[in-house]
Amino acid sequence: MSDDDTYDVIVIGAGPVGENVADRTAAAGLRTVIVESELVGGECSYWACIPSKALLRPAAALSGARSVAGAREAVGDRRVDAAAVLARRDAFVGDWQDDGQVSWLDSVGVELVRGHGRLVGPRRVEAAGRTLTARHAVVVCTGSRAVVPDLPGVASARPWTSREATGSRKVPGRLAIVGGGVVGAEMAAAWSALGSRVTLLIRGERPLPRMEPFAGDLVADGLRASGVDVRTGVSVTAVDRKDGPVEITLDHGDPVTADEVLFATGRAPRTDDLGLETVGLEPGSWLEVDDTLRVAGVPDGWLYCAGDPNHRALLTHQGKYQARIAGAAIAARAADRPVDEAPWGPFAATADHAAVPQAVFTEPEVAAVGLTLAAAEAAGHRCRAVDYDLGAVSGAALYADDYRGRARMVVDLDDERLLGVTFVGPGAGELLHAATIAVAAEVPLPRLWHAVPAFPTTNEIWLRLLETYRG
Ligand SMILES: Cc1cc2nc3c(=O)[nH]c(=O)nc-3n(C[C@H](O)[C@H](O)[C@H](O)COP(=O)(O)OP(=O)(O)OC[C@H]3O[C@@H](n4cnc5c(N)ncnc54)[C@H](O)[C@@H]3O)c2cc1C
Ligand SMILES: NC(=O)c1ccc[n+]([C@@H]2O[C@H](COP(=O)([O-])OP(=O)(O)OC[C@H]3O[C@@H](n4cnc5c(N)ncnc54)[C@H](O)[C@@H]3O)[C@@H](O)[C@H]2O)c1
Repeated sequence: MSDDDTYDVIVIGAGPVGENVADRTAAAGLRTVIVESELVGGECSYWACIPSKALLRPAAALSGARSVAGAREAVGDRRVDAAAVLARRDAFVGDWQDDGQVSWLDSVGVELVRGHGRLVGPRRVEAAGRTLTARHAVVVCTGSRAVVPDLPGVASARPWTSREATGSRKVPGRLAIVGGGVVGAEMAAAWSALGSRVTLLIRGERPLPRMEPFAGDLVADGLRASGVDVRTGVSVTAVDRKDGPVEITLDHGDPVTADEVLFATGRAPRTDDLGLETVGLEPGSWLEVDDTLRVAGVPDGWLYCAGDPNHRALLTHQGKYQARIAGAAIAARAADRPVDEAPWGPFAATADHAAVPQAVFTEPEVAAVGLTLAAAEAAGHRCRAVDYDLGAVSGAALYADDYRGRARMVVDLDDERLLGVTFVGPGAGELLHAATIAVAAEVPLPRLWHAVPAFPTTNEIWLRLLETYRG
C-alpha cells in the first residue's frame, strides 16, 4: 500500500449525492477521492431528473400558452416539435459526456478514480486495480437501479427502464408503461406529448399511490385528457416479443400491443456488487443509517451511506441534504470535534423524517411535503385536513383560464402546526418551498397568519387554507 492510496475519505459513486459529500469533506481539508464506474453526475444528470424534466418542460410550456386566451390563439393546436425537444434533452445531458462535472471535481480538489469500487474489508476499497484505504470514512453513494419484475417473456421483450425512457432518440408509435409511480406518471406525460400513443397500466386504484388520493385522481384525469389510456386495477402477467411489437397480457381485460414497454416498477439499491459481505453486511440490501448517515452495525463507525441506497427518500435534493449532513459529521469526527446528534442540528438529517418535499412534473403538477392525511393518522397524530379549490384563488384564475387544482394542509391539532401540505395544479411545484419552510420550521398556525401572500399570486392559497381552518 502506497501513501498515495491512503485518503481521509473515500466516496463510492459520483452522482449528485457523492459529489456533494466529497465537496464538503474536501472543503474541510480532508484528502478525498471519489470512485465512479460510469459518468460523473450519476443517474440524476444523465438518465433521471435532468433528461426527464427536459422532456417534460416543452409540453408544459405549450399547455401554459394554450391555457390563456390570447396566447391560445397564437399556438393553436400545434404539438411540441419532437426533434427539437429531444435535441434540448441531449443538450441538458451534455450528450452523455461528463467533462464538465469532471472539471468541477477537479476545481474543488476531489480526486477521481474511474472504475467499479468494491469494499475489501474495513476502510478499504478496491477500484481500478488499486486498493484505497480511508483514514476516517468510506461513504456509499451508489444510487439505485430500476427493478423489472421477473415475468414470463420479459427478458426477450427488451423492455425499457427509466434509462431508455429518458434517453431514447426515437418516439415509439405505441408505448405501454407498467407502474403508476412517479416515473410511470411523468413518462406517460412526456411521451404522450411527444406523440406516442401511451397506455399506462396501474395495478392500484390510481397513479401516485404515496400522495394524497386527490393528487393521483387529478393526474389520471390530466393524462386521460392528453390522450393517455390509463388503466387501473390491472396486473401484467406476461410479455412477449418476437420480431415486431410487444404483446402484453393482463390478468383481466384486453391485452395491449405496443412498440415499446417501459417497466417503471420501482428501484433496487446498487449495493449488490459492493463487497458488503466483507464488512458483515448483506449484499444487495438497503443500508440502514442513523441521522448522521452512519451505517448501522459497522464497528468503529467508519462506513456512511447517503442518497438512494439508504432508502430514506429516493430524491436528489434529499440525498444532497444528507450529503451535507454526512460531510459535516465526517469532518467534525475527523477533527475530534463533538458531534451533537440532536434533531435539527447540523449533524442530524431530521428533515428526512418530517419534511421531504417532492414535485411531480405531470399536468397538472403535484407538489407535496411532509405527511399525507392517511400517513399522519397512521402515525397517531390527532389531525385535520383542510382542503381548498386552488382554482378559486385569484392568482390561479389569472395564471390559467379554467385553472383546475386543489390544495390540502394537514394540521396537527395538538400543537397547531403543519404536518404536511399538497398542492395540485399548473405550476404547483413553484408553490412548494413555502410549505417546506412551514413544515420544517414547525411554524405555529397563529404565526403563519401573519405571513401575507402577495396578491394576486397563486400563493394566496395560504390565506384561503388558513381562513378555512379558522372557520
Ligand atoms: C426517471 C427518473 C426521474 C427522476 N426525477 C427526479 C426528480 O425530478 N427530482 C428528484 O429529486 N429525484 C428524481 N429522481 C430520483 C433521483 O434520480 C435519485 O434520487 C438520485 O439520482 C439519487 O442520487 P445518488 O447520487 O444517490 O445516485 P445516482 O444518481 O444513481 O448516482 C450514483 C452513482 O454511483 C455510481 N456507482 C454505483 N455503484 C458504483 C460502484 N460500485 N463503484 C463506482 N461507482 C458506482 C453510478 O454509476 C452513479 O454514477 C428520478 C429518478 C428517475 C429514475
Ligand atoms: N419528480 C420526482 O421527484 C421524481 C421523478 C421520478 C422518480 N422519482 C423518484 O424515483 C423513485 C423511483 O420511482 P418509480 O416510479 O420507479 O418507483 P415507485 O416505487 O415510486 O413506483 C413504482 C410503482 O410501480 C408499481 N409496481 C411495482 N411492481 C409492479 C408490477 N409488477 N406491476 C405493476 N406495478 C408495479 C408500484 O406499486 C409503484 O406504484 C421514486 O422514489 C421517486 O420518488 C422522483
